[in-house]
Amino acid sequence: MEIIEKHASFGGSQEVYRHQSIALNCSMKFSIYLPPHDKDERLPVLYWLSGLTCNEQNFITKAGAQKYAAEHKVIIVAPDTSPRGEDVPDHADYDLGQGAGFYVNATKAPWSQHFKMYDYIVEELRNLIDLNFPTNQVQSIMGHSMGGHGALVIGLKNPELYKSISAFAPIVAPSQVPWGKKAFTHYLGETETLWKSYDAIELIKNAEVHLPILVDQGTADDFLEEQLRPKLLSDICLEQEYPLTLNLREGYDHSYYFIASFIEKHIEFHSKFLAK
Ligand SMILES: N[C@@H](CCC(=O)N[C@@H](CSC=O)C(=O)NCC(=O)O)C(=O)O
Repeated sequence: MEIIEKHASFGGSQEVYRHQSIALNCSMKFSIYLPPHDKDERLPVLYWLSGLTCNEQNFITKAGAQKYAAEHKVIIVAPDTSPRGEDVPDHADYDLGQGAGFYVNATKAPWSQHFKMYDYIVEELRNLIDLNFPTNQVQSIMGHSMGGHGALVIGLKNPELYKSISAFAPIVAPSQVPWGKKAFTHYLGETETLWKSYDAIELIKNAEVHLPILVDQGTADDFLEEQLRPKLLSDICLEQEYPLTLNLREGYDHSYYFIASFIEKHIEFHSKFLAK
């Protein structure tokens, strides 16, 4: 692992690292914000999963999260959204291939050689962070859009690993919307059970353990009706008595201006559960 950026920020340090990933079979970058802390102090970790076309930079340069992470003494890790490189398959469309890993383990060629973002986030990156940084091995997860889908699915599938889940404008039902159907067809083929295993709506239907979920959704989001469909999430949570707070934010769109407006609330939300 090598450090490629380090910036003082709100008394802590915003850093970016490069490492060789075994799960993804390529070189990867991730960003990590380390809040100010005492020498022997161990801190909880909040994972941020970004959306389509993003890499490890979007969140750290646009969300304005460092101030709140410093105040709440939480480490924030933001990985890239897919494997990358000349040897990694790609596609001309922005919603498939590099920059569009969808946080699944691909089973179909040519994607299956590298596109194992689920294993990368849940196992490899988490272990790498715990080994190399001052964590207390307590973590929560959040994300945006495709990354909101990733945070929901990863949290719901691993309630023993994460304390809480939150998302901005998540794709809540990838099996039912164009972005998800396209990605799942390419990465997973036509196997219905595999699709269901990466679909938050399906996972909530069968959830035995309930984690607190917070979702913020802008009402002026261009992707709202076709790709995101938050009502599917609120309906299933109501039916299953699953704890969800869904805030509809009047006039906000899909951008990082929206995320920056409410990131403080999300960090505050997770901090309560990370401290327990
Ligand atoms: N057609 C657009 C789509 C890309 C886009 O809007 N990406 C969002 C996430 S969408 C769902 O996962 C994003 O976070 N963009 C990066 C940013 O910094 O705003 C396009 O190609 O522009």
